[in-house]
Amino acid sequence: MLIGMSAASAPPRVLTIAGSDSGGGAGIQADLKTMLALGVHGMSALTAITAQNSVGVQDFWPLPIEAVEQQFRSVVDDIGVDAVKTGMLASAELTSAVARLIGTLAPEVPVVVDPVSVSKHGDALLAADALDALRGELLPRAKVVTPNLDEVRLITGLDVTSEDEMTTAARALAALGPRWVLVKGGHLSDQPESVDLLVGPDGAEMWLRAPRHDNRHTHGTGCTLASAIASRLALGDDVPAAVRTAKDYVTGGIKAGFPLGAGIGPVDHGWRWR
Ligand SMILES: Nc1ncnc2c1ncn2[C@@H]1O[C@H](COP(=O)(O)OP(=O)(O)OP(=O)(O)O)[C@@H](O)[C@H]1O
Ligand SMILES: Cc1ncc(COP(=O)(O)O)c(N)n1
Repeated sequence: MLIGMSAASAPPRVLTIAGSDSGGGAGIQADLKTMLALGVHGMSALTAITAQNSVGVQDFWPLPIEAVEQQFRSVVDDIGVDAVKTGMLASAELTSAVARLIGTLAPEVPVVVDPVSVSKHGDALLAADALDALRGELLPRAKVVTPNLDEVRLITGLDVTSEDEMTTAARALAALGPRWVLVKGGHLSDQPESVDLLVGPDGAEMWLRAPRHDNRHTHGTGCTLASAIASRLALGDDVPAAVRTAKDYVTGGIKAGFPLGAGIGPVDHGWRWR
């Protein structure tokens, strides 16, 4: 027997339900790297496999509903979860199945929904007929939803081209049922800062500003931000604190982003260690 040694206490457990990016910059790979960097135990339920690199998504294959359900049950029933993040859900059927699975969790488990629809290269990652399930089944179960401006347009029909319009869009999204809405302004590229807007259940606004890095190595920014929010919620932050810390983490990762392949390189998930 070893005297004076005790088992280390387990870190909070965070589950990502998302697609695989073979290039390692976005999707499940970005989520698990972020979770490691933020000090939680990352787990995954894979929804789809993409063949993807720095120049685009060459193809993808959604997994059977049963495979997603079984991964979820295997993790939740034995290990347990302190927070969940969803990413690429690929189809209407998978979106509905994931909403049903999330409905089986204790209501206090926070769920961060990144409504991934289109890749940075413009490749569709969500079927057009999945938007109804996203709006009607998944968003009402979200503690935080984190759309970029393309996703805002797909979900609400609103075209956002200015900060004022981000407020209108956040309120339209809040009406669909998520407790908190984080509209990401990363695509407003004519601004000197990268600006996001968080709107809470009472309608209060919190603007998050960070230096915009003139850097095309931004593959996986959204996945990284949403996973960092879920990690910080699992560690006990409230939503505004979790979002602020996550924004700082992704901003550092973009600043340190590096070229890989011929196209858009990844953010650096390990920037704090280098
Ligand atoms: N060039 C940049 N410099 C600094 N911050 C940025 C830059 N581009 C995006 N961001 C920030 O990164 C986060 C993710 O935003 P973005 O709009 O890129 O998400 P996204 O398009 O969903 O990402 P993804 O590439 O995963 O699809 C936001 O906080 C946004 O403000
Ligand atoms: C599996 C998967 N999930 C999410 C994204 C979005 O990331 P990006 O917009 O940077 O391509 C992606 N490309 N692939």
